[in-house]
Amino acid sequence: MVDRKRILIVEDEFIIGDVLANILKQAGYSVCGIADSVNEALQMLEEYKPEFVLLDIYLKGKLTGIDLAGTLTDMNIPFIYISANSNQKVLDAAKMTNPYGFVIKPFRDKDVLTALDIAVYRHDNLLENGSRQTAHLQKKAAEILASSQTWELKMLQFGKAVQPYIPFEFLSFGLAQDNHDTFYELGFYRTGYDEYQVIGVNELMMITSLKLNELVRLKSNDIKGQIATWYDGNELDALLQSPSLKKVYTDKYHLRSHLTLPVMLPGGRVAYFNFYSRRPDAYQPDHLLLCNRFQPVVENFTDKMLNHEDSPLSSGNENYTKKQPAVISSQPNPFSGIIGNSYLLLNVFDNVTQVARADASVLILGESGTGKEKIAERIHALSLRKDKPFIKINCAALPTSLIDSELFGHEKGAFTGAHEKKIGRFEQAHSGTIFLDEIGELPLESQSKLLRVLQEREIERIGGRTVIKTDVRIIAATNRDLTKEVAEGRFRLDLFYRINVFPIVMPPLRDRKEDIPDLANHFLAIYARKIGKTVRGISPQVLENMTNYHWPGNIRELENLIERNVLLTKDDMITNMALPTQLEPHQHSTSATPEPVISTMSDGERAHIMAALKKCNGKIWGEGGAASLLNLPPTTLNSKMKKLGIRKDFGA
Ligand SMILES: Nc1ncnc2c1ncn2[C@@H]1O[C@H](COP(=O)(O)OP(=O)(O)OP(=O)(O)O)[C@@H](O)[C@H]1O
Repeated sequence: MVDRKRILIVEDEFIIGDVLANILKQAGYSVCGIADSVNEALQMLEEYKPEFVLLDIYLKGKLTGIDLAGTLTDMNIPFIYISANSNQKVLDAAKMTNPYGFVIKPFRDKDVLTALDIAVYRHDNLLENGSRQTAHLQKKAAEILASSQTWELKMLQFGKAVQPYIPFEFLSFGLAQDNHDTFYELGFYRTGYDEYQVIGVNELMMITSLKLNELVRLKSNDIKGQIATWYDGNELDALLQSPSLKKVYTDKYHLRSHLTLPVMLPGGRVAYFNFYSRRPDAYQPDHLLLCNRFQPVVENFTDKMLNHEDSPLSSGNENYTKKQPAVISSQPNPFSGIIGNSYLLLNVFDNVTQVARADASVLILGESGTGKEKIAERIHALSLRKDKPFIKINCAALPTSLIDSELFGHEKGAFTGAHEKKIGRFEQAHSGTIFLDEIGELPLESQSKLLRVLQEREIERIGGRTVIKTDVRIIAATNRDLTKEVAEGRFRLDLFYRINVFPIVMPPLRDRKEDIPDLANHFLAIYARKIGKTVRGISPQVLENMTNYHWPGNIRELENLIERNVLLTKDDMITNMALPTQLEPHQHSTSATPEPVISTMSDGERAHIMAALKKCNGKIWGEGGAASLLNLPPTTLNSKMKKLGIRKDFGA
């Protein structure tokens, strides 16, 4: 049963406010007030400290619910909009404020209570909410300060402790450049999951071919803000019109967004933690909120570090020189075997690290073959449940009639053919993790049952009379756009909210092309060993073609292609590789003489399957389905489609 909250209603129509209050009270919530304007709401927030707010958009007075939303976010009070407004612009503006839900007027009691139930659940389960995050960082900072590492390693450890909350590919720490005697700046450039290049002054001079006095001059051009600020791609471009040290970093490391966190120190000195990312939209208002929360911890840490015995910043004029080796990495890497160090993949690793031990439900989104299952396994392996079962079920590979019995089990004689009692996957996964792959394919009826398991944490075997308690962590994955599925009535909204507690998006391979050569060589080594051939490598031209290809089937497609080519090659080097035809492999190729494209066996197979799917309107199972047309068992067709990167809606 959910903890009943103290709720403030902000609504200018008296009758609606009253109706809402009654609905809430009858459901056991406590209503601490009904405000009809933003000003009155602000007073009531102060007075009653509500735990939740139901918020209308248009209110008495000039200010709207959208204006109030920012204050609620600052106060860490979750809110749901209740509005009749259908103006798209207004709805978009409301959406930008990150509400916990949206109920459209006129509403039924059930709508309000379900939205609230989901919102309360989400808020309570929100990972590492404010105080936990700060407490966590504080604990880390104390551990780092008490450790016997060098000064710069401590700075790096602190940056790494902040990384899950404020991501970066480059972090620089330094004192504001207010005179020309000293230059204190230390950079950390992320090169792998837990690998950083330390950039001290000497490295900086080497990398930039600039002299110290030039760096000093550039740094004095950097904006010296007094409060934490973030810049997205466009803002950063505008900020860096003229030469500065920040511009040197962004040009050198291809950084596209930036967040600066100034730290006020005793004696009026100002230090900066400058975070940079390659994503143009890496920083959001939430990060500023975090900066505010973290401020005392960061100030305390920085102050202690400045007075640290080997601090280069406390000892007068000495410019900072790095003492550590150039690359710092702490082994072992929990993501070994997952190849790639593009910033998009590193971002996924950060998310996994953050969520793994939190026990929250995780939804992994991404196209087919992007590594969703691999990531699910890693979340389990890094969780406190790691020694308990990890049970995987592919919701798409089961005929509808068998899904419930597979998930929840059945008693002997429960239905024709149920000769034996069957323990379902949920029961098997007890105290461990269940991975519901392709959850978007789950029929609506099974979705309701799944929802019940998530809410009540208990299951019933088909034909069974007893309720069985389960303690299972859910990781779900889908290549569908679930919000679209919800909009089109194929996926339950309440289930979507339950599983969408912590979404992780797997980037498609075409968005992380820099990982392609490493992946190709990784699979080459695996298949050469498996097949027993000596294949030394892949020619640069082939690698370039691969990098320019679109990879609709993502890593699975790349893996299959390498396997086939290892099998086919007669040389010890792969110098020629036919890429599938239909997707303009040389679209962006810089190659002067494009390689002739040879259609492969799987091209024919793919075309054949796609034609069958088209004929059957995408239906795979049962009468009139593509499987029977092709004379294949549906499960075989399904796995062939996966292998060839064909989606259920038969696009590729
Ligand atoms: N980063 C990676 N490094 C090495 N191998 C990978 C990586 N990502 C995925 N793979 C391999 O690619 C194949 C496809 O990955 P996986 O099955 O995890 O994808 P998926 O997104 O779950 O696909 P689907 O949606 O079709 O189920 C697997 O063989 C997996 O081991």
